[in-house]
Order: sequence, then structure tokens, then C-alpha cells
Amino acid sequence: MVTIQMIVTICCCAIAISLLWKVLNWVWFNPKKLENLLRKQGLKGNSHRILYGDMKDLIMRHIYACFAGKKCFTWMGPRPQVLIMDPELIKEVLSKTYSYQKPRGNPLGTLFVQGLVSYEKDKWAKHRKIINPAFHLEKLKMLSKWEDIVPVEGSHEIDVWPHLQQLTSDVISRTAFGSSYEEGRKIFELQNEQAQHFIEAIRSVYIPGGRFLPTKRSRRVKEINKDVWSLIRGIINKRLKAMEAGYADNEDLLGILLESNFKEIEQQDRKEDFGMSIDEIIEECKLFYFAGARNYISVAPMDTGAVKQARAREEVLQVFGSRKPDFNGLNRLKVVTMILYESLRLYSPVTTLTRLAIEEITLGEVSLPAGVLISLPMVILHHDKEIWGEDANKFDPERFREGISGATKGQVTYFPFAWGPRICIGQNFAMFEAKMALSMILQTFSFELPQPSVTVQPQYGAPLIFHKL
Ligand code: HEM
Repeated sequence: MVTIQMIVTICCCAIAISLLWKVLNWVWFNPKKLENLLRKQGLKGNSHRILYGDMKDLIMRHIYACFAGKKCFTWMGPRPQVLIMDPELIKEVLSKTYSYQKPRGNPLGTLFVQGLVSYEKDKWAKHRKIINPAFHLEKLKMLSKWEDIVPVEGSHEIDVWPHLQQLTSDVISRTAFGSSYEEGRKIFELQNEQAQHFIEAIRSVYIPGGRFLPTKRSRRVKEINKDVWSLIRGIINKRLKAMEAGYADNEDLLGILLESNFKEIEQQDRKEDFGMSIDEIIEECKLFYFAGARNYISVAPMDTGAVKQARAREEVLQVFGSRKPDFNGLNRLKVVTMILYESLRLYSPVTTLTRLAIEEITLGEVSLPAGVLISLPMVILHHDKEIWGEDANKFDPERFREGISGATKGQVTYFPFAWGPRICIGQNFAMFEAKMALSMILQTFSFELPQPSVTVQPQYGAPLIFHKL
């Protein structure tokens, strides 16, 4: 006779077996299947190791070793990652945004930043279309406090890193949100702390559902997310009041996002998906507060050297004299632009672009099964001697004398801002901001490194010795 107890026991066993199968499939059977499919096509790589994959090895060293053979893959946990160096294939991966999507990272990341950078397909296309106009260059206005931080006479060593952070934070606050660094300060601080939690989370072993465990970190991450939401909600409410009163600037990012929300409300009866909801707007604000406040372009003074610095200053003085740099003049700066391009080549802030094949797809001679990651190792291409010549590691802005297409002969071998439909929406903003800041510094100071040290992201600040001109 079948009892309820027996039915419950059978159901529990079935659930346990299905869960066990899912876990085994995730950590072992699926990775092994993908590995076999890649090996059959002549790709080389380490054998799959449970959970960590190749992550425990020094990843860059492994990638370099891998490139001796060129057709190869590495392991990112349970997923194989194929490395692509051929410019034509890079172009293909970056153009087919529906087949090659951004991999979903650690779920904690959803509390860190979402918005445009993380969406796919139609939702991405809709948000991109709405946000694009906010980054038209003529919308950018800027303030500078450089003059305030250096005494009028003599030379002084200053750690410029916190000043650069404050500058970029102030610029994004003012240009995108009609606010100020002071008003956004708490948001920046919380977002920076959130970034640290996120980095630590992706460095540790991923446990499915781990974010629901009430650990100290997951509690803090949720708390930060709640605080950031309510701070942004406050900025939105303030803007809405100003809009009602008729004295708000509706052409900055926040204005454009809110306008889209009004259209969304108007269209609600017609069930059309037109604009953004307030929750979506808050997510976008979180993203732009974060992305806009980064200091990305490292112009290494050691590389720029006295001669290049003098050439850049000469150009800036020729175009602006001692006037504040303006938009048209910034567009005419050739030497400064070449220096920034070369800095972005040697010290690309983003080192690798990663995509996930979401369906079986042929790339060049290889058929990639769904679930394989594709890595476009920008940093290696930017230093490749076959592309840039024997002096690839030398800082030489002259490479960009004929612009990017001249330096790359029209190939996708240089893409600090990515390429194709998902190219960085903030690239003009970042270049404009860097040109403006560099021009203003060059107008007023000369600078040098106190000791030769160059890092992509200064771990211990960025001290410079400033001499009043
Ligand atoms: C030197 C400065 C910058 C560099 C090198 C840079 C680089 C990049 C790269 C490589 C991507 C593509 C990522 C991928 O597809 O996996 C990207 C996307 C993006 N960047 Fe930037 N970025 C810079 C500055 C900025 C600034 C200042 C902002 C905002 C004000 C910004 C906002 C974004 C956004 C929203 C995306 C996602 C675009 C989309 O998916 O449609 N970036 N950036």
C-alpha cells in the first residue's frame, strides 16, 4: 500500500537527484563536453579543473603561453574561454550583438551596476537610443579646480589621484545630473565601496545562491544598494520639482531620462513600451554615476617626457593662449589627441572584452558551441609587435599622426572603447574631459614624476611635482 510518507520520500529523492545532476552537469559534464568539442577542432588548452578552472594560475602568464600556439582556450571556472586575436574575427564578434552577448557575472553584480552596460537585445537598443543624445558633445560643460590646488610659486609634490577623482566626479555630476560633486559625494563613496565588494566576490569561488546567505558582505551590499537608491531618488525628486516649476535643464542625462518616463506614462494606456520606468532610470543613474566618475586615461608623464610635453603645451597655447579651453578649440588639438590615443594604447583601462556565445555559431574556422566564452584580449593586441612594430612597447604618439585608421590601417587592432554597436557611449565625453583637463594643466604647469613608476591604476596615489610656469 502506497502511503503519503512514501510519496513524500520519493518526491524528495527525485528533487535531490535532479539537483545533484544539475550541479554535476554544471561543474563537470558540461565543461567536459565543451572541452571535447573544442579539442576536436584543434584548439589547445589545459584540461578542465573543477570550479577554479585556470583562475588560480596567473591568468596573463597563461594567456601569453597560450598565444605561442594562437588557437587556444583557457578556463574561467566551468566555462572554456576561446582567445581571439584576428582583427576580422574581433570585428565579427563585436558586431553580432545578438549571438555574442555579455556574460552574466556574479549575481551580486546586479546590486552594483546594471543599466545600459548590462542589458541585451531590445532592452539594450531602447535604452541606448534614449541615452545617446545625452552624450552629444555640446552638452558638456566643465569646471576645474586645478588652479586652487597648486600654490602660486615654486614646485610642489602633489598626489593628483584624489584630485582627478574629484574632478571626474564633479564633471559627471554637473553635466549629467545638474548636480555637484558635493551633492553626489555620498553616492560616489558608496559606489566605490560597492565596487570593492563586487571585486572580492568575483575573486572568490562562486556558490550558486550564495548571495542569499546572510553573510556580512551580502548584508552590506544590500544596505549600500538601498542607500544609493534613496539618494538618487532624492536627486530625481528635486529635479521633478524644478521641472514642475519650469526652471530645470531637461537636456542633460537626467532630464532626458525623466522626459522618457513622462512619455512612458502617456503611452501606458496604449500598452506601448516607450520610455523608462523610474526604477530603470535609477539603475541608469547608478551606472553613470559610477562610469562617469572613473579616471580612465593615464597620461604617463615619464613617457610624455619634457619634449612631448613642450610640444603639447605649444599646441595648447597656440590654440587657446591663456583663455579657458572651449569645445571647438579642443577639437583642433592634434598633438594632445595623439598623446591620449597612445596612452590608451599602452595603458588601456579595460584590458579584455569578453562575450558569451549564446547559440552554436561559426567563427572563422571554428564552430563554437553555445556556452563558450570569447575573450578579445585588447591589452595584448595593443602591445603586439606584429601590429605595432618592434618598438610596440615604446610610448610614441606619432603612430597616431594620421588618426586611428592611419595607425591601424583600418583594422580592428586598437579598440580601447570597444567597437561596433556597443562601443562606449562615454568615449567622446571621456576624450573631451581628458583634453580639457590636460590643456588646463599644460597652460598653467609643467609636471614630472618624482620617481619612475607607472601603473594602470595607481595603488598608492599619483604624486607629481608641479612647477608654476
Ligand atoms: C577612457 C575612458 C573610457 C574607456 C577606455 C571606456 C571603455 C569602455 C569599453 C571598452 C566599453 C565596452 C565594454 C564591453 O562591451 O564589454 C565601454 C562601454 C560603456 N561605457 Fe565606457 N569607457 C570610458 C569612459 C566612459 C565614461 C566617461 C562613461 C560615462 C559617462 C562610460 C560609459 C559607458 C557605458 C554606459 C558603456 C556601455 C555601452 C553599451 O553597452 O551600450 N564610459 N566603455
